[in-house]
Parts: sequence; structure tokens; C-alpha cells
Amino acid sequence: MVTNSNNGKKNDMDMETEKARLLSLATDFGFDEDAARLCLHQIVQLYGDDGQEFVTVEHCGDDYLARLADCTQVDEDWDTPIEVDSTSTRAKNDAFENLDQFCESEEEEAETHAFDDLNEAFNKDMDFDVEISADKVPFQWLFPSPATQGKTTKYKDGLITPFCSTSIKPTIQEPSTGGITFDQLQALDDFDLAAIAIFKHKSLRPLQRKACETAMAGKDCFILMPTGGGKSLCYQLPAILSQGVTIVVSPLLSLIQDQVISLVEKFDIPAALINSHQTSSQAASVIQELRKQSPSCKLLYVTPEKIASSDTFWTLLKSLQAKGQLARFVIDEAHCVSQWGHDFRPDYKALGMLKQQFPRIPVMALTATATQDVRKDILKILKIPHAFVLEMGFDRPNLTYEVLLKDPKDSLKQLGQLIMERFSSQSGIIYCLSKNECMDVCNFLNQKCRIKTLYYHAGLGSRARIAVQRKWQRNEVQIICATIAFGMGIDKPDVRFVIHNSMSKAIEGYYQESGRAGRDDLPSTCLILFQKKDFSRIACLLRMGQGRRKDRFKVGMEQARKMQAYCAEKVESSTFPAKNNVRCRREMLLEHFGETYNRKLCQKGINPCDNCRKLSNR
Ligand SMILES: Nc1ncnc2c1ncn2[C@@H]1O[C@H](COP(=O)(O)OP(=O)(O)OP(=O)(O)O)[C@@H](O)[C@H]1O
Ligand SMILES: [Mg+2]
Repeated sequence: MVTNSNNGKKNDMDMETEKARLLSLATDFGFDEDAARLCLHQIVQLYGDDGQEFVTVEHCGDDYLARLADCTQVDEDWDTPIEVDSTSTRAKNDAFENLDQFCESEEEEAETHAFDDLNEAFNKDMDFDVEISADKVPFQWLFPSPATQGKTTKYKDGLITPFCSTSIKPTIQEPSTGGITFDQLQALDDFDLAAIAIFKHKSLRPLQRKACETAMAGKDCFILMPTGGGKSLCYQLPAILSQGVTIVVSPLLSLIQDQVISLVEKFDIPAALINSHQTSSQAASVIQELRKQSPSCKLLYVTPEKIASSDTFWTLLKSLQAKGQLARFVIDEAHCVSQWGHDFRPDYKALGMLKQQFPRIPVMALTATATQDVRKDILKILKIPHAFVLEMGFDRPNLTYEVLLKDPKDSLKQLGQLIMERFSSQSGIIYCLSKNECMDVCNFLNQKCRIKTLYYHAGLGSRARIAVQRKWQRNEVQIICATIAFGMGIDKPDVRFVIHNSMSKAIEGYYQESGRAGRDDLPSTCLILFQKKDFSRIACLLRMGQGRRKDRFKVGMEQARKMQAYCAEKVESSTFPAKNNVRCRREMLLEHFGETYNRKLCQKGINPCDNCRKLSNR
């Protein structure tokens, strides 16, 4: 029978053990030890004598870390989720200075403002006829039979007057695949014909055809494809072949601009956008076009905010439906719907109203990063429980995954050397956690390593963002240092490396960001420079964002812990106990998405992860 005093002693000992555990949790995650002690003392006071049994890692670990994050003065300038998407913020002067060093000429400088003209051009109806000769099929135009030759081009279900930017005059080029004959073209079905004739893709990728067929059959569908898998074609192609307008909901203005500019500029497909950053005359002319009996616009891109908050837009949708011109709804980056996902957008939750208000209009949801829970959440919130789920494996076999320990003494020098030795003159992205980290890394690489680098973060205005992205896309600079504002949908085929100068907040985010690499299917490297201290920075970042709410912070910390575990899984290192049975990185990433993976494929593959490579060299 334990007497009282022993009991008392026992409790004190338990308390000391628990306090030690909490303290090591904090220092393990990189928080400053003095701050951790002070904060722990406050927690113990707060819980009081009768709450001592709750002072444990299990009960109050997250609360403790949240407090620590709140009282840790970090001189970091985080991107806020609103900023990540808003382009209304004025570009910071220094952003243009940073950019100016790469604008060789005046007109180059002017070009960074060209997109305003392009915006104007979206709203000008450019009517023009195309003379078509029978033998050589000009690839821009899809026409079902010679009968329509010589007239305004006819797509399958309706006349279109393609929108066109003022900067390009429509030209009829020679066929880009060495002159396929008209008969060969005629033998193709609509999907292959459209893929070749409009998008200049020689064939459809595995799941694309199935997705197009499901869409054309008017079914709800949920497409899960890896990053770079070709999800855009799954809705752009059916949009062209369908009667009416396809409404595409996309989370980022930059992503919308990218897609609409590419559809109009590269493929002469009539696409438009409506968002709160346009001038009212721009928006009005798009709406005026959509009010026609059969609008020429085939794809209309909007942000979820527009769906959630604009009655005018709902009236427009209803009028499109009434005249049979509402083809389908597309939710791109659908993982933003789920609060269990890594990129939750509250306005996405309103998208369930689409199916509710338009039960007969098909919905297509697409994502590259959805765990099993997130998938269920997406189908539930979008009210498409019986959607056809079409999914491909998430693996990106051409990517090599690697983690290096960050040099605590001089991580910038380590990064510079890494790039000069392993990625010299190769196009790449360096992800950073905060704006100032972006700018510090960018300045260091430019000044100390003479590596042409620009930075991109949510504090830049839309013109600066477009200009920076364009210079990088044209390989006028080698590297972009970016926060996650430079994320979804960035599509440059020859990105040879994606380095995370600080670890991502979550595995889904990491999969998406690292997925910017190797979109041309050539071998590319995804590398994280890891240090424990970065975890405490992530805790602070989470607290600043949606993490103010306890449940959001808990979800965020859970995701961050998994990301940290991924980084800490190392074959040998001074700070981590050397392990023999270390896991394959590819296996860890795919398992997170509910996919089983045989690590032998990685070990024996041409791009083994660092753990598999070291194990097989042992
Ligand atoms: N059938 C095809 N043949 C050849 N290239 C294709 C095909 N379909 C798409 N692509 C190309 O693959 C690249 C990636 O396409 P897309 O941006 O649609 O991928 P995604 O799945 O949306 O990627 P993310 O998840 O990063 O948004 C683009 O450059 C696109 O032109
Ligand atoms: Mg995409």
C-alpha cells in the first residue's frame, strides 16, 4: 500500500518526467531552450495543482508548441493564404529592381506590362475567317468535314469566334507533325483529332481518354493523376467538343491567368476569366459575351470566391443553363475543398451548391494530392457521391528524392555549392518558408555565386509575378526562389531540380511542389535541406495562418510531424541514429496517398531515392 508521502513523491517524479518530455519535444522541434522552459513554467501554472495530470505530451503537447510559437519572436515575413492568392497587392519596388537587372532592353521592361493588354484583348471579340485548303490541314483548326471549308471555323457543336490577344495575328502554319494527310486525320476519333489538331499532342495519356469519355457522357467524375499527369486536358478537350461553356474553378489567379493565356495564345481556344481583380469593363464584356444565345467562349475560369459570393454570377449560370449552354463544372486542385488537405480554402466548401442548384450539370473534380480521407471529403462536399473515380498511380519514376542535413554553420554556402556542383546551368526552383528567406537566398545566389536568380512570393503584385515567372519560363534566369505562392499548376517542362531550403509543412504540399520538376519525364532531383529548427518555424507559420484555431493547428502539426518524419528517415548521419532498415522515400510519399509501393522498384530503378541508393551500395 503506498503511503501518502510516497504517493506525493511519486507524483512529483512523474511531473518531472513529463516536464522533461515536454521540454525535449520543444527542443527537438528546434525551439529555443530558454523560451521552452519559460513557456513550460507558464503551462504548469496555468493547469494548476489539480490539473497536473494533464501536463503531459499527449494532453498538452500541441497547446505547448502553439504557445511557444506565439511567444517565439521570429523575424520572418510569412506569406498569408490571402496574399498567396490575391494579386491586388502593389508590387514592392524592390521586386522590380530585382527584376530590372534581367530586363536587357526598354521594350523588355515594357513587356512585363504586356499582360494588361492581353487582359484587354480577352474581351475584344476578334472575328476572322480562315481560308482552308483541303490537302494541307492547318493544325489550329478542327473541322469535321470539307463542307465547312472556307468559312469561319466550325467546332463540333457550334461556331466559335476565337478570342485572340492583340499581340499575335492568327496565322495558318504548316502542320507541325510533318504534314499528316487529311484522310489520316479523318480516321482519328474526336478525342485524338482534337489532341493532335488543337493541342499538338501525338496521343492521349492513359487516363485522359477515359476522363474525356466520362465527361462527354455527362457523368460526374473525380480524376486523380500525379503532378504533371495531364489533368488540364481532361477538361479542356471535352470543353471544346461540348455544346456550351465549361466553368472551371481554380484556386489561384496566377494559375487561371497561366491557363487562359496558354489556351488563347498557344491554342486559339476561346477562353475567358472573371474575377474580382478585373476592371468592371473587362468583366462586363465577358458577361456580355456569355449572355449571347450561343456564346463563343468554351472555357470560363473563375475563383471559388466568385462562386461563393456573387449573385450576379449565379444569375449568369442560370441563364446559361436555361439556353442549354452550361456544359459542365470543373473543380481543379479539388483537394482545396477538404479541411484535412494541405491547402484548404474555405470558399471551396461553397462549391457543393453547384450540384445542389444544377443537379443535371456534370461535375469533374481533379487533383494530384488527395489522401483517402481527403478523397471522401471531396466527394461529400461537392455532392457527387457516385462520381466515377478515375485514378492513376502517384509515383513519378523520373524523380529522385533526397534529403541532406542543412549545414548549421553556413547553409547558404552549402546551397550555392550544391547548385554549382550538381545543377549548374539547369533550370530549377528553390522553395523557402518565408518572403525574407526567399530574398536572402536569391541575393546570395546572385551576388556570391553569380547564379541568375529571381524571387517570387505573395507580396509581389500580379504584374511582377507574371514577369518573374515569364523570365524563368524563358530560361532568362536559371532559378526561382519562391514561397508556396509559386505552386500549383506551374508548368515548365525542363525543371531539373526542386530544392526545399526548408522542409514543407505537409507531405501533400511537398509532393505538389516537388512535382514541378521533370514534367518532360526526364530524370530530375527533388531535394530537401533539413534541420530540426525548421519545424519550430513551421509551428510559427501555422499559428499565423489558419492555425489560430485549435483544430486547424492540430491538423497542421500532425501534417508537419509526418513531413519531419519523412526528412528524418536517413541512412546514416551524425544527429540521427544510423538505421539499417530505413524506408524508401518514394514508398513513404506514396503510402501517404494510400498507395502500396514495392521499394525494389525504387532500388532497382534508374532514379533510386537516397536511402535506397545508399542501402544498395552497402
Ligand atoms: N497527351 C499528352 N501528350 C503530351 N503531353 C501532354 C499530354 N497531356 C498533357 N501534356 C503536357 O503535360 C504537361 C502537364 O500537363 P498539366 O499541367 O495538365 O498537368 P497536371 O496534371 O494538371 O499537373 P499538376 O498536378 O502539376 O497541375 C503540360 O505541359 C501538358 O502540355
Ligand atoms: Mg494542373
